[in-house]
Amino acid sequence: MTVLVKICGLSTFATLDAALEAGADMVGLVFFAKSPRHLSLAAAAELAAHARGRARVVALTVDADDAALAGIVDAVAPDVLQLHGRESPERVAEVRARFGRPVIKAVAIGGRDDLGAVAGYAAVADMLLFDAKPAPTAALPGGNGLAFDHRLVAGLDPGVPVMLSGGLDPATVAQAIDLVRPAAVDVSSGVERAPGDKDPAMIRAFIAAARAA
Ligand SMILES: O=C(O)c1ccccc1NCC(=O)[C@H](O)[C@H](O)COP(=O)(O)O
Repeated sequence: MTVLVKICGLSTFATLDAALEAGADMVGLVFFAKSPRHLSLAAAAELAAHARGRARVVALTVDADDAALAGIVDAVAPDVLQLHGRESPERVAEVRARFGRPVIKAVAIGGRDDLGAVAGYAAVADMLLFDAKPAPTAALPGGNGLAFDHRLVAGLDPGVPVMLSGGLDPATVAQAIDLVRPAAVDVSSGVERAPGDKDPAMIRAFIAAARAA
């Protein structure tokens, strides 16, 4: 089984090139003003143009309204939209239909109770991203380098492909893949020297470890 790899929160050509040259399947661009990985539309458009055709370009938003999404779609032309906020299943379906792109919906997992939301999102999204549930006081709903108990989702088949994320890094990704058997893995903090500062060597190591799993 080949596991797809997404490197999220890229913001420079050097780190984007590291991801592309190492064979990343998806590259994530963050549109969330509070994030250290937030990009302007102009910067994101240049990075997306550089990646186009080499990896799928994923635009990550948090509870974005139609105007914000339209601005991103027009300027950046992402292949995929990742919804990482509290979007309801109805909103996910609406975004998918309105913008005509596949949607990855992030589902925050902190305990068994959170699995109750999975079926509703699986009915409307193209892929589910299982991420750690942040603390209620956290500034960011994702990209916190926080892991969750992967046993909660091991063997779970929601009927759409699963992307595993949350605190993964080059040292832990293989074991997580062995346990959960996801279609894809996603990383941000685990390939950074500091929030928003990606390390090309860590990106290469993460992709190699995921490929070897
Ligand atoms: O990266 C951000 O700054 C961010 C901001 C707002 C919502 C989501 C965000 N990131 C999500 C991701 O990078 C990943 O999809 C996932 O949460 C894994 O992140 P990490 O635990 O840092 O590897």
